[in-house]
Amino acid sequence: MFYILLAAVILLVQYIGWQLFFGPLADIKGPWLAKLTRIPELLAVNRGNFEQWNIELHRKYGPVVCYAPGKFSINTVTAARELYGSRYKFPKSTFYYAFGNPDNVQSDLFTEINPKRHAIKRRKIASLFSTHEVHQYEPVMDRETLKLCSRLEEFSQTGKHFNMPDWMQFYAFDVIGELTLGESFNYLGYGYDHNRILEAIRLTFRYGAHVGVFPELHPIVGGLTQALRLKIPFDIVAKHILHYMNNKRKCDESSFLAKLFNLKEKRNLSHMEIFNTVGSNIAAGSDTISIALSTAFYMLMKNPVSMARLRKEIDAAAADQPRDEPFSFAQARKLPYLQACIKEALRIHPVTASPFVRVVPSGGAIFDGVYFPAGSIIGVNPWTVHYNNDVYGPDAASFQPERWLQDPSIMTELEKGMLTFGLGSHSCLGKPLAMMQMSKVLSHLVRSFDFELVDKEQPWSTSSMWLVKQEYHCSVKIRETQS
Ligand code: HEM
Repeated sequence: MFYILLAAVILLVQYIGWQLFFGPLADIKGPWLAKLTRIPELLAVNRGNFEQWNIELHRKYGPVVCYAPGKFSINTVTAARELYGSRYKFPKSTFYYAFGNPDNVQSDLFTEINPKRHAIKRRKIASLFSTHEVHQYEPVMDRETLKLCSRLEEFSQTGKHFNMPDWMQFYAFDVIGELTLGESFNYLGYGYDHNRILEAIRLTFRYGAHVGVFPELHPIVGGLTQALRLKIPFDIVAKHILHYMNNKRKCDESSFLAKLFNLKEKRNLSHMEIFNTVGSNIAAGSDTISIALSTAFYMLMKNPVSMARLRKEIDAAAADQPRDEPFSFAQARKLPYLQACIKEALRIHPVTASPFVRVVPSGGAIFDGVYFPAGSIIGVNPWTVHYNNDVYGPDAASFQPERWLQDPSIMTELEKGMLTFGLGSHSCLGKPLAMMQMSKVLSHLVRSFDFELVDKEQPWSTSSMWLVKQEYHCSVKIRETQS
């Protein structure tokens, strides 16, 4: 027993010495406990403020920091472009496993970490997400926008306060439900999570964010769950999707699901791939948009000068537009200040909380002058780049849509730092859809309503579990003076 204990102590001392003093990466700065264990990372995830912790680490330790043994965060644009820009050179780390099935062969695009399999999967479905394709969903967005407006009109009449992010979530889920499955979830009608899908997705992200710190545990935890036949949160969503897949004849021809079935033979899409694409649309394409919209509204309420300038632009463009007709995307994308507000909202609150982690392949790699051996896990977190004063200037932490209206050469540099939709071979497929939806609904609501924060002094509260969700209450009034 004594010898076992002694051997354990020697191994421990060796490990500590290697990690803190003698190992090839011991010089990289970071909290000493983070160099030895994943506990600080887990605590930051569990507190729900990983992104703030990550920003703080860079303020304290510089552009390259160690935030867990073998894991490094870099906050520079050059590192981001190198890490994500070179096609599949740096594959995704096993962190992503934790968001999917423990059997990674059945993974979806987001959780697929094998570069070859990912490229094949992405090629099969990418065309469905092109700007041209998603234009067809404008009528769905308009219909749901008008439903949202009628709920806001009720709030205006009753004076009831409401949590804006909740209603943005109801709206975004109804849109994604209708365009993916051909039928809205009708959260706007119910006004609460009537089928518990929102809760199921929240718990799935919560599980992924925590277990993603220890991805090696996912097969065990996931396997145990399956062996014990325990219900996993995503089961609820899966049941819902399967219901639609099994009744495919009834599904609307213009829906994603119908289009996927039409591509089944041509692109050799399996039943599982169709299921996964529908599932990831619902999980990835709703909370994300609602968070981005909630940011835009909050920032505009906090910055009345920006709100007034946006209003002026929208009112001028809407002079001949019927009051109940949202702008087409073709109209909305031509409004420079609207686009600048959207971009700035996406910059100041980049939706996802963690670095997009990738693995250094054999031969190692150099980032910002530091050599990382094979197997190191490197990530760039959009929050740390977007709040980096060297990239976005001394006002990086403030909402300034005007920064996106500068000289084109300055804008090109600013664009390079924008990581909200990721970068490279794993970047967001839903970006065209998200930009269209945000442009249309934001312009219509700003045109139609006056929003006011209930507590102007108190900042919003945020909490992250991979996605950084917000909470704030506001009141709304129908605008009398709109065009
Ligand atoms: C404001 C809205 C959105 C934001 C900020 C966002 C953000 C992201 C980010 C950061 C990634 C890459 C993650 C990584 O590399 O780790 C991603 C991937 C993805 N997103 Fe989005 N997303 C948004 C909306 C959407 C929508 C509307 C859809 C679909 C309807 C969607 C579908 C996907 C898919 C399928 C992937 C995986 C792509 C791949 O790995 O090839 N997203 N998203």
